[in-house]
Amino acid sequence: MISVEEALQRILAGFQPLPAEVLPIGEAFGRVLAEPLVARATQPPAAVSAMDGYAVRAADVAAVPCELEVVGHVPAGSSHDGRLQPGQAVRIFTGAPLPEGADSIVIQEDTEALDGRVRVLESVRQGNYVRPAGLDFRAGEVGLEAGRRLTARDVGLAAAMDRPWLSVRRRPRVAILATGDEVVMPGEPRGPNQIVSSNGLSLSAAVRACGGEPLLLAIARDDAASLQALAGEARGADLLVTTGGASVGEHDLVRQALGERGLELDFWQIAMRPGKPLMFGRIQGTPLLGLPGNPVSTVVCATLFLRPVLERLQGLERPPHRLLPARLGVPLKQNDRRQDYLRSRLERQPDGTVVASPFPRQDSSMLAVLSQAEGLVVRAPHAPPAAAGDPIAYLPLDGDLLSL
Ligand SMILES: Nc1nc2c(c(=O)[nH]1)N[C@H]1C(S)=C(S)[C@@H](COP(=O)(O)OP(=O)(O)OC[C@H]3O[C@@H](n4cnc5c(N)ncnc54)[C@H](O)[C@@H]3O)O[C@H]1N2
Ligand code: MOO
Repeated sequence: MISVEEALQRILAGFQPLPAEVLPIGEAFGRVLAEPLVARATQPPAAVSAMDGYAVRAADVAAVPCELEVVGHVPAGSSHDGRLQPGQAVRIFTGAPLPEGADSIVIQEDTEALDGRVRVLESVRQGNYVRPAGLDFRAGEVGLEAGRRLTARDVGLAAAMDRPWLSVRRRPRVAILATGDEVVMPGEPRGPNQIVSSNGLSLSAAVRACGGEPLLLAIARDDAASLQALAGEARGADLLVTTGGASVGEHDLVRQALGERGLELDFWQIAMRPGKPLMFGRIQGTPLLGLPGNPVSTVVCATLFLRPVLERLQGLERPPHRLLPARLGVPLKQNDRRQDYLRSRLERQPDGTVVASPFPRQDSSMLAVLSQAEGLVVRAPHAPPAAAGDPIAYLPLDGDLLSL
């Protein structure tokens, strides 16, 4: 059995960022930029007012109250012709360009409108409520770097930069193949010894959450012909993910059946719990990630291995496993030779410390516990017994795109 770290390295070595495609900005949310995005506009394009009020020369309102002649009216989208002279003001609104000669804004709450004149009640510092040209960004500047997944905020910035088309990475296409005579799709009639298949659907959701496009194939029966036929439908995908049939039982067919169709195995089995029978290889040119059938094992392996693959395919460069520090909420026994990923509750103390408490039962069939878990406490192989309060590292499960 190889370590989690080695498995991840060997898996990631098989992937490069996908080619870019050009999308209208309205469709680019959640995509990863393939090129740095340069602004084609300066924002604001000229000095503008940040408030509704009067454009003035600060020197004219140094002593208040005072009266100024109102010589113009400028809503956003228009401008004032001519230069402001001493003793003059221009009625102005938020976003309108500052008239030539003016240097400050008096907000309307600090004035009284008179007929053709305005009484100013408060003096202002030069530049008061003026947004200088280029305050936000200037044409030619890089506003967003390549390799960034576009948030809603980024989409707004790209739009303001006047970039209607964006070059982004193609979405990774991931074929998903669940296996087993005992599983049927939700809603289908169930025989007496059958259960509902959850893995295909949790994996599809995980692929989507990571920015990929899932192709959920039909469930393969536990026979070689069924597996081989359905695996053939993954042609053209960037990755085939199987779930189930990965272990040592004679009904655990994936290696054997796909071996007959040219599966070249890179590795099988890692020192990890849950997820021991994980496999990685390539079948007829398509990378294959074989996940164990236990529902929790499948999801934990998706977090640890599928997600970094999808990130690499999209050109996202970030550390694959972001571990955070915490204190244990309960004691733990000595670990065996597999690295543990314990489904845990997290609690933040008033001093900011996070206390992570692994659930008492960690069976890899328990989806309800997985769903309640907020983090996975990571325990190294052969970790010694640990007491409540001991420092520990955990992998957060929420607060990110892939909220498992
Ligand atoms: N003698 C041994 N037995 C097992 C070992 C071992 O090392 N020696 N490993 C165990 C571990 S660890 C795991 S994990 C499982 C993985 O086995 P498989 O990948 O072969 O998965 P299956 O046997 O097909 O199924 C396991 C379990 O999961 C349920 N399952 C399968 N597919 C789905 C699905 N789509 N949705 C929901 N549930 C699913 C299935 O009914 C089984 O209960 O092997 C251990 N055994
Ligand atoms: O590795 Mo298995 O995933 O412990 O249940």
